[in-house]
Parts: sequence; structure tokens; C-alpha cells
Amino acid sequence: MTDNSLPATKMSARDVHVYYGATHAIKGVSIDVDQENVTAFIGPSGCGKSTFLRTLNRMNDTIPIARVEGDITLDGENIYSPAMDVVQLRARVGMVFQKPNPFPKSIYENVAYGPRIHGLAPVKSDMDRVVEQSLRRAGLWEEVKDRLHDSGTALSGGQQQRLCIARAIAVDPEVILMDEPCSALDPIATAKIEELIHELRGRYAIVIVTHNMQQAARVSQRTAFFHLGHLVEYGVTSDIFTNPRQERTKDYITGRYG
Ligand SMILES: Nc1ncnc2c1ncn2[C@@H]1O[C@H](COP(=O)(O)OP(=O)(O)OP(=O)(O)O)[C@@H](O)[C@H]1O
Repeated sequence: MTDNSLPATKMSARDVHVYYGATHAIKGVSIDVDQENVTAFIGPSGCGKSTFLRTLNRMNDTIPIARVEGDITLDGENIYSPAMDVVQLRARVGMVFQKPNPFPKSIYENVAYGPRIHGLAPVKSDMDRVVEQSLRRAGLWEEVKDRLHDSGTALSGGQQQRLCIARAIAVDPEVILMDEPCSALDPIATAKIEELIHELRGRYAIVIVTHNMQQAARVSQRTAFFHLGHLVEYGVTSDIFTNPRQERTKDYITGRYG
């Protein structure tokens, strides 16, 4: 895929609004998320990046006062349709959170949990293969292969985050949403996650929320700049950082506010 050809759209949002009670947190956002590219959401604190990210796999459903309006599709299918199975949706559109949150179970069980509840690997040998493949894809296998039955919570923060990525990968998702996945990690663990994002690009559509503009520039090919609930500008990452069209984007990336 070259940057000149039109990339395939994996998810589309049209005129999305999100309310928390009377707070209007997302105001008419429309965006296409590509299959082939990593998309970064940037913007100052409270601008709605995480809120919008959560609309993409209906995580806002878990917040009682949250209300979502507008259309969001996955491969053309409306994810807010009553016919959509939300458990299935969250397997197809996986999520990795700010703070690594492994289950208090073994490394093996952390990865096996999702495939087991989705009935993806009924035979033990199949499950062993899924666990190994997921840990390999998450760049963790070599570090944990001899201690698969140790607790996931005993790993370092960076390893825990890669375990959470392996857990998301294990159910064979199509999209992976990452909400500031490196904010609790040191620079070396952060570099490993960024490297991993490069390796996973193409296999999964990836959307990452980040506070760190250098990180957005390093890992993404598309960047969306949010401000006060609006999507101000969306485009090729290098253009957003070197030649933004909107004054508000320019002010943000040059550090005038944030
Ligand atoms: N669970 C919630 N209940 C009520 N209001 C919320 C909730 N979550 C977010 N908000 C509000 O919605 C707006 C957008 O918040 P959101 O966390 O999406 O922004 P953000 O850009 O991700 O911020 P940050 O970078 O600080 O994480 C803010 O005004 C916030 O206070």
C-alpha cells in the first residue's frame, strides 16, 4: 500500500455525539479509520480522545450516564444496531488500557481466557498454539515461555502491557484500540510497545490515543487532532506535524497550549 492509493476503510464514524448527562463531550465527529494504517488521536487533556475511542467498541455502554448518537460502522455494519452482539464486537475490536490490567491469573490463563469464552480453541493443543502465537505476536514469548504458569501480575509493567496486548490478540481481533498504552511505562518498555505497534500494523487496524506527540509521530501514519470535543483536523501524520491546515492544530503541536 502506498500513500497515494486509497486505503481500505475499516471503521467509519459519522456525526457522532457523546453526552455524559448534560456534558456534551463529543460534538459531531466523522472519521474513517484505515485497515492498513495506525491512527493516532491527539489533543489536550479532556478534549474527548478516550471518549471517542470508547465509542468504537461500545465501551461507553458500561458508563450509565453516557449516551452516543450518530453512526459507526465496522466493515459497513452498524455497531450500534440492536442486532450487534456487543461481546462479539469487543472481540473484533479489542482494547488495551492506560494501566496494564492483567487478570490475577497465570500468564497462560490471561491469554487463554478470551479464546475460551469465545469457544475458539476447544482442544488443549489448539489452546497451547493460540497462547504461543499470541505471546509471540506481542513480543513476549521469549521472556515468558518457561514460566507460563506464573502469575501475570508478577511481570514488569512493560511485560504486563504486552501480556494485555497478547490477550487482545488471542481472540483474533480486526481492530485494536489503545488508550495511552505507554503512559505508565518507562522509556525502554515504551520503545518495545512502539516497536510492537509497527510489527502489528497491517495485520490489525490500530488506533492509539496518546498525549505524547513524538509518539504519535513515530507510530502512526494518520493523526486526528481533537479539541473541546471536536475533530479539528485529520490527515497524514507527517502533514499534521509539519504542515497543519488549522490554526488550532498548529498552536497545539507547537506547544502553545496543551
Ligand atoms: N465517565 C465519565 N463521566 C462523566 N464525564 C466524563 C466521563 N469520562 C469523561 N468525561 C468528560 O468528558 C470529557 C472528555 O473526556 P475524555 O476523558 O474523553 O478526554 P481525553 O481527551 O481522553 O482526556 P485525557 O487526555 O485527560 O485522558 C471531559 O470533559 C470529561 O470530564
